[in-house]
Amino acid sequence: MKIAIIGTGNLGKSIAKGLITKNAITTLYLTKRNLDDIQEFEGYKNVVLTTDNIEAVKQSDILIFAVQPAHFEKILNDIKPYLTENHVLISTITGFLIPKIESQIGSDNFIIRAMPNTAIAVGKSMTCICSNKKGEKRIKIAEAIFNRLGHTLAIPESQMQAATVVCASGIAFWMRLIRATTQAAIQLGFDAKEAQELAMFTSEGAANLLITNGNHPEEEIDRVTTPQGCTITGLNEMEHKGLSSSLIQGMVASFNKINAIKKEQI
Ligand SMILES: NC(=O)C1=CN([C@@H]2O[C@H](COP(=O)(O)OP(=O)(O)OC[C@H]3O[C@@H](n4cnc5c(N)ncnc54)[C@H](OP(=O)(O)O)[C@@H]3O)[C@@H](O)[C@H]2O)C=CC1
Ligand SMILES: O=C(O)[C@@H]1CCC=N1
Repeated sequence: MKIAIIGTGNLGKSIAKGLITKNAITTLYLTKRNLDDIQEFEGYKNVVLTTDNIEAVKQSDILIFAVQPAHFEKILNDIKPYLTENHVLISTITGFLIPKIESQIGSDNFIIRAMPNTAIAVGKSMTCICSNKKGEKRIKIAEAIFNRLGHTLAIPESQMQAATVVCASGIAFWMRLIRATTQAAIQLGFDAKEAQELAMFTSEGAANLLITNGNHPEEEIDRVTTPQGCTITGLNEMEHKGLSSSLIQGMVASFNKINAIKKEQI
């Protein structure tokens, strides 16, 4: 696949790492105005670093856009004359709706919105995708790319904001949970490195139990909570202090913020 990433920042670099590691490219164009901080990709076979978005568009079939929302409109206008009927446009840009993209370049292109997360760098992204009418014919291509780099779910565009909070911001939320359990493990006597090892692999095990068995979390919790034991004592104390409630409220606040940003962009 001839892929271009337009805007190789935090997310773009993560996508590039995933694509290169999983050998999912024929050619990969990485664009950015200042190339200094993507020098790590220099020297990879078939990877080209450039400041020239138009050259990247001309040389690629799949265009993945990963710029900040404020930069997207100008880039679309710049590349518009060079778009062909074969290009598949994949936007990862938060709050930039398909109708707005179509208002810039028309509805004759295959337009897909994807919401991956930075775990795409290690092939473990939960990525939600949706498309315009025309893009329905190419959504399988997007699914194939993102399935190679993790797990994919097709959703209506109306759920994209929520997906951003749950999956993209979700990486940061889970990092905080892992950090907090690491801090607790240190207080309980492990050194910092061991504490993080215990926290990381325990959280990986918990997620994998659900992924493999397809159970509800409470079913797995029931298997751990010995009556009058230490687990239920800890869990109940966490709930008295508002663990579930604070997570839910945090994610709703994040969702409210994303909707406010979307309103500014329309
Ligand atoms: N970070 C994340 O985890 C996620 C981010 N997103 C979305 O992805 C998008 C990118 O986010 P993120 O990677 O964090 O942002 P960054 O600011 O890290 O990356 C954006 C990159 O775009 C480059 N850029 C700006 N203007 C141009 C241009 N004209 N041509 C080419 N490149 C350009 C910038 O580099 P330079 O200034 O050198 O050009 C910068 O490195 C956002 O819309 C965000 O909402 C979605 C899901 C997850
Ligand atoms: O924090 C943000 O607004 C962006 C969208 C999801 C991840 N980063």
